[in-house]
Amino acid sequence: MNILDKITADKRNEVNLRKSLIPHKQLEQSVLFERTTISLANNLRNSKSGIIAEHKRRSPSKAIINQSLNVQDVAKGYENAGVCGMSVLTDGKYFGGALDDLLIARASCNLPLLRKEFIIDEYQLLEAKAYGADVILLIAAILTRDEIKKLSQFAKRLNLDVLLEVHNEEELQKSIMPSLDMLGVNNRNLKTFDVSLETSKTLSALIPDDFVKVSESGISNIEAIKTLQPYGYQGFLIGENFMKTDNPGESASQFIKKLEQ
Ligand SMILES: O=P(O)(O)OC[C@@H](O)[C@@H](O)c1c[nH]c2ccccc12
Repeated sequence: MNILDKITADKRNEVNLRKSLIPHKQLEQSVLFERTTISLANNLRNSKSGIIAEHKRRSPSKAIINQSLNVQDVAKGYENAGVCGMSVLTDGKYFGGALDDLLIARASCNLPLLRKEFIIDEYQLLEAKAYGADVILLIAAILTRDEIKKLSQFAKRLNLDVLLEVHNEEELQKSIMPSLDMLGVNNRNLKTFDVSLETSKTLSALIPDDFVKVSESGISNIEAIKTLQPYGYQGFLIGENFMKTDNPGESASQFIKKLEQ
């Protein structure tokens, strides 16, 4: 079994237990269900830099990245840096995140927040909304076209933006549909952890223009972004490069200043 299959199998068990703990009716009663969401896709369309900065403590490919920060400082730092949105990893077992991280980020800043999670069930979209997310991630590698359709349409009904992530042409072809807002190309193969920006370059021409194009993972310098912009990318998802430092907000701030020079 590859790591992605393992993560997904664990996630199914976790979601079933969560459902038994907090019924969906209770999630719908969250005050955050009434909140007007902010569109990350719009922010990206109107931005020069297009940075989406991630909160990520550890990952299966990198073990520990940073365990000593708190979400509040990171969220405020990213907001002050002028990023377009923040991605918050909520998976506990493999990434050391939690749904509460999303809630703390929501309480700390006004950025559009992406729930970075392995989503396989509509229940997780209710959680995303109840804990303050504006955007959800759908990973084509773990979903059928039918599942992508159901989940993305449900997300749109909750006024959440949808970022669909692909890693190859087959995943892209099966996923294109009007209920998606952003198409993300993951430069990291989630099965092998190999990273190559070539993936973003190759797939860019196949993404229809009505979707905001986002390049994800392995971006560690301005040059990478300058290289990808001519391919039509307007969003750049960066985790480790900021999170490995003592002050991710300050790192993001310097990065954006350089980029906008
Ligand atoms: O830390 P990086 O290499 O900058 O990558 C960030 C983000 O793209 C990565 O965390 C990610 C992209 N897609 C995912 C899906 C699940 C978990 C994590 C991810």
